[in-house]
Amino acid sequence: MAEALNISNLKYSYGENVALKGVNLSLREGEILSVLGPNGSGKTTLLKVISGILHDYKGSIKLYGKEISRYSVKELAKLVSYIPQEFSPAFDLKCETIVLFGRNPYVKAFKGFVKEDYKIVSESMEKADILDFKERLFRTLSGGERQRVVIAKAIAQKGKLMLLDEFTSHLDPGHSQKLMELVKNMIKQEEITAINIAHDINQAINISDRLAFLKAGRVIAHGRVEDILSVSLIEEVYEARSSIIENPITKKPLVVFY
Ligand SMILES: Nc1ncnc2c1ncn2[C@@H]1O[C@H](COP(=O)(O)OP(=O)(O)OP(=O)(O)O)[C@@H](O)[C@H]1O
Repeated sequence: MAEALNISNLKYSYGENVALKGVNLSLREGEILSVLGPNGSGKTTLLKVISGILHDYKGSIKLYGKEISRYSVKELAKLVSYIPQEFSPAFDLKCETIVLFGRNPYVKAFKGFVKEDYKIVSESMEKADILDFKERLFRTLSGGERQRVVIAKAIAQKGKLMLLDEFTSHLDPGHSQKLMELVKNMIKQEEITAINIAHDINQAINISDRLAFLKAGRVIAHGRVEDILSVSLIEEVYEARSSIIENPITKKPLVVFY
């Protein structure tokens, strides 16, 4: 698989506050990378810089071989979809309208949405299992249902890189796991590359090809789950004691904090 993303010596500051201090990361097409790290380590900043929400970074972010600052806003919007913890539109909108937002980068001047856009919206809502919500007002849905609408919007956008920012953090364990499974299957089926910000290390282990640990704006470990995970790394990242055992069901590593 070709390289989707290559980040080299990435630095980003909010005024005096240096949030990213020289981040290096790479990701192949079709892979899921989970980024973990303590509060304030720079995870959300990293996603916002990659998605083009934050500009004026230093260093290099190559997406499919081209520096992201050289993509137009529209080109980047077609390639990258960003899924936040919580999406709260300013107006009272129907779910279908929100999913239709995913088609914005494809609208041609003076033409508006065309039949094809509505067809893609229906297909995307079907994939996210929310066709029944088409006419419902977004604000009337539960947290988990809302996140499904946001996922459908990302599917409709047909981006190649999906950025997930703790997108299940407001959900109970059952809904969180179901949504994670849905997204993981969708990523693999549609050959999307994904970066997932996570606090739940065991959930990250279950869905990811690779992990990256950020601390104070630097990547302190990055690689395949089985190659990098260790008790000493967990202690360095979280300053917490843990034991790593084999998950009896999945046979993957299971981190137990104590
Ligand atoms: N808009 C902002 N203005 C100034 N400083 C900011 C801003 N947003 C974030 N920061 C700072 O940048 C650093 C990294 O924040 P960021 O939100 O990227 O961390 P995070 O790892 O995503 O944290 P969390 O796990 O708590 O969500 C923190 O020190 C934070 O205070």
